[in-house]
Amino acid sequence: MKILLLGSGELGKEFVIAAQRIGQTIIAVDSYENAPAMQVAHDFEVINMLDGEALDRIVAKHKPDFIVPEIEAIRTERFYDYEKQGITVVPSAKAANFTMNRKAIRDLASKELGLKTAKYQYATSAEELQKAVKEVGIPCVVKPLMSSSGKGQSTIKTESDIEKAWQYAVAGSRGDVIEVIVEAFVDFHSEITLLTITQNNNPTLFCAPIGHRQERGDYQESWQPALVSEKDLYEAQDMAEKITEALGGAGLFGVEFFLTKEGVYFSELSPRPHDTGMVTLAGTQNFNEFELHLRAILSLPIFEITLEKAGASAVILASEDSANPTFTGIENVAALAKTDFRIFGKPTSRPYRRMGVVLSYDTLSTPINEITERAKETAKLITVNS
Ligand SMILES: Nc1ncnc2c1ncn2[C@@H]1O[C@H](COP(=O)(O)OP(=O)(O)OP(=O)(O)O)[C@@H](O)[C@H]1O
Ligand SMILES: NCC(=O)N[C@@H]1O[C@H](COP(=O)([O-])[O-])[C@@H](O)[C@H]1O
Ligand SMILES: [Mg+2]
Repeated sequence: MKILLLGSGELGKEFVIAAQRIGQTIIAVDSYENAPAMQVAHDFEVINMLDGEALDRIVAKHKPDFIVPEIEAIRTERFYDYEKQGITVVPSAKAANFTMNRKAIRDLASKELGLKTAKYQYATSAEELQKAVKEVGIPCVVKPLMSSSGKGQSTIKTESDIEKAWQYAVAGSRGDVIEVIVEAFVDFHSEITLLTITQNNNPTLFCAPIGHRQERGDYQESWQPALVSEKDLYEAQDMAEKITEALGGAGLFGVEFFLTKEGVYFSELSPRPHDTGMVTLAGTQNFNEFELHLRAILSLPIFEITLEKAGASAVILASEDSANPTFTGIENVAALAKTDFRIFGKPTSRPYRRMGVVLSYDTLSTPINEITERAKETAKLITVNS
């Protein structure tokens, strides 16, 4: 099969490797050359994926069987047409289109499906944001409708933060929409990603929950399995099943939840492998999240997902801008037992850019916080030099 991968970061790279292993053909696309997934694909294209005409051009040129989005900021409105042309958009044109913009997915979850979410409002100017904040209450979180990995996201703690939050959101917005969502701050005790796999002719499957810790809206460590009460897990699975069914198609989704004393809140979802799901690269499961996405897409039945080990991932971040980043300390990480790592091969660095990940694992009876602490300490052994 021919797969057009839209977005070629670290998640795409692992997906391509999984696809190469079972003989698929991949064209990797991104806005810059030598992106991680391009380094392992058959062919590549460099375009602005928000440009519908540029997308049309490469779809017509390559005539793929599948279009697999890897990021959110794509002119996803075009996907409905590609579906009509007989191309399978993964997991579906609707799923990619609804999750490109926080408004569509939040209204679907909250208004249409009745899932429990933080109280929220939208705003298209600093003045509207003032009103929205009054409505939602302080503290609250402001995010551009189009952004990911926490870009443009900030927390309002006092009224004087509102103007700053607006400016920051506008500057961090990825797409061409200048609008924000304001959400009441959810005082959660933990947050999880529930990897949910929908299949064409088989039932929906769930991976063991993944716990994670975020800073600046971006993940720092993730671990699997997360300790979640049976009641919370059931609630999360029920919500994940409802929303993935409403979005349609086959593939792996990363469904994010906040766990609180008052129960489980739906936060958002990615209709594709999730960054926190990189923990599955530690061999925690019989199939990692990229292999699961691929199998679901190709309608290869997934009989069961088994939890084999406990594991954790911790990010390796750059601290400076560089056109030629290099790494030191890798040999110290390599020397450790029950440890692995990935360096993504991003051609340039900037402050806080995720450049790699350290993976730790152990038996299922090992306390998960010990493994997570080990991953976190181990990641500090690697430095990104500019
Ligand atoms: N309403 C909220 N209350 C408390 N914390 C929040 C809220 N919204 C977001 N956060 C925190 O910020 C993190 C990032 O938020 P969110 O997942 O919405 O951003 P994102 O930019 O889509 O990130 P990604 O693309 O990496 O998933 C959350 O995982 C959570 O830790
Ligand atoms: N939370 C979403 C996420 O983690 N996405 C991953 O990060 C890449 C972009 O990285 P970059 O900003 O370093 O180019 C994306 O291509 C994807 O692999
Ligand atoms: Mg998120």
